[in-house]
Amino acid sequence: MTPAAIRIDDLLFRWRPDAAPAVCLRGLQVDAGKSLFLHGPSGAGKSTLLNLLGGVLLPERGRIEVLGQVLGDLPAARRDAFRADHLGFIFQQFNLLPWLSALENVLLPCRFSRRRAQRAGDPVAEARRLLAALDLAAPVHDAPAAELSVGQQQRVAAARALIGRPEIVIADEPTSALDAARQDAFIDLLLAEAKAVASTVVFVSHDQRLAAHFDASFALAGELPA
Ligand SMILES: Nc1ncnc2c1ncn2[C@@H]1O[C@H](COP(=O)(O)OP(=O)(O)OP(=O)(O)O)[C@@H](O)[C@H]1O
Repeated sequence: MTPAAIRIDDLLFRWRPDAAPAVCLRGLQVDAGKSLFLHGPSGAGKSTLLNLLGGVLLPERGRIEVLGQVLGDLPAARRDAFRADHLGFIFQQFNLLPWLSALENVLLPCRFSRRRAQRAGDPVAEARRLLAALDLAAPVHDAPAAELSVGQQQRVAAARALIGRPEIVIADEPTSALDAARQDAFIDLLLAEAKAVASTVVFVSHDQRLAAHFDASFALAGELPA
């Protein structure tokens, strides 16, 4: 049986005790090495769920197990270390450090996680390999992130998420700034690289057209009554 990379049971999260649940779901499982497309309208709780998966937020009720670890069982500092070691994130706005080069941005996870650095082997060579695999030519590697196009920034963000072979890659609507053809090409590159290192991918978007690229999809319904 394939082990689950992510297992969620009976999850409830509210931003405030008197607010409607931002996330409420009975169960969700993502098997190791598979890709999940998570969709739902604006405000449905997609980003909130990703923060719960990363252990940035803790649920009011229920259980989130990532790679066999129940996140709520870890103290905050160990949750941060677990996230740095095992999860690669691509953020909506990419969150690159503009004064660093593309290459230096890709290397950042190796500074925060010894495990990611070790798994990268030669981190600089691996960062350059990932950038090239994501269709970024060598001159771009050394350019400051501030000087990159949106499409180039997105590929740098993807390489940064993938370096050191994290078991799980989480992408929060990273394609919305691109046209349809470029969105498709980006997703194919991301999934190919993730598959090559057997990473599980959770990809969030409101654009259901993208679902066809993924092994499975899951809909978040939107705000529920308190
Ligand atoms: N920091 C916060 N404090 C309080 N409420 C929040 C916070 N972040 C999100 N929310 C609320 O939680 C709900 C879910 O928001 P979330 O950002 O998870 O949705 P989303 O599906 O990612 O939306 P989008 O597609 O627009 O990014 C919304 O009602 C939102 O207003």
